[in-house]
Amino acid sequence: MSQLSLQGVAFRYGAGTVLERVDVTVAAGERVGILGRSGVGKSTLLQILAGLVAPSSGGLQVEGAAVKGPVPGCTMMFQRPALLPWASVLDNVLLPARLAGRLARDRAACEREALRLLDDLGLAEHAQAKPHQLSGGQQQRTALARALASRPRILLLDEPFSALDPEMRSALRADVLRLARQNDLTLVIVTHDLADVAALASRAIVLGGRPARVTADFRLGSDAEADLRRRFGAEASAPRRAAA
Ligand SMILES: Nc1ncnc2c1ncn2[C@@H]1O[C@H](COP(=O)(O)OP(=O)(O)OP(=O)(O)O)[C@@H](O)[C@H]1O
Repeated sequence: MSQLSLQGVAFRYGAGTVLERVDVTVAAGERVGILGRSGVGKSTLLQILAGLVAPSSGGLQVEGAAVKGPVPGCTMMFQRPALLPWASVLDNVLLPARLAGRLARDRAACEREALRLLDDLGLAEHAQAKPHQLSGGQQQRTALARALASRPRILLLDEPFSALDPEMRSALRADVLRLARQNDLTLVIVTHDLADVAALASRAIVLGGRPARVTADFRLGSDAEADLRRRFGAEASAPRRAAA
């Protein structure tokens, strides 16, 4: 059974139709990349998959049941880390436990879990630092630790590496892949970078047209990056052109 499923989804911002007749299914534990030109509707689709935005028509099902509102067990990570600037790195990572009421019940266990996550992401020595004292990559790692601290089953990523330099980008990609595998997460990433999809996903979905629909949906093999570059050309952002 599909873990996430959109059937016949359309989405309009006012008079403009962004998505039309979009069908997407994602199985539990699957890792999917969503590609398409800038402005095609990738972020909108991701927010519909998260249940944060309601489709104008069509529906979202989670494990076969219709869901309206935020998908339980689903967390998102964005291009900017959106950390609380006044809180320490540790307190930022404790935020999901605080919101879920777990921190008030067992602070010591929550801190152990948060510190383990920070340690796993090479941030243990920065636990008491404020976000502005960290590099961009460390801030994004903190956002990843915070996302995982909510104990998700589904992790949705919206251009999570695009503000990072190439070295940090590939290091963080490796961390996301390792932690997604370790925690058996379902992962959906929206990106312009074919290398992100090649590194993280076993399947690619391409949005194209106006209003956008799914124009391609295919499995990625062992040489995923070469496959994607064959389909979309040499430039990393080629889907902007190929799926227009
Ligand atoms: N709040 C809004 N009101 C009106 N139109 C919007 C709004 N948000 C997004 N749009 C429009 O909806 C379309 C899809 O936006 P979306 O952010 O989903 O695209 P995207 O594929 O993620 O783009 P990018 O790759 O540039 O981030 C765009 O044409 C955008 O201009």
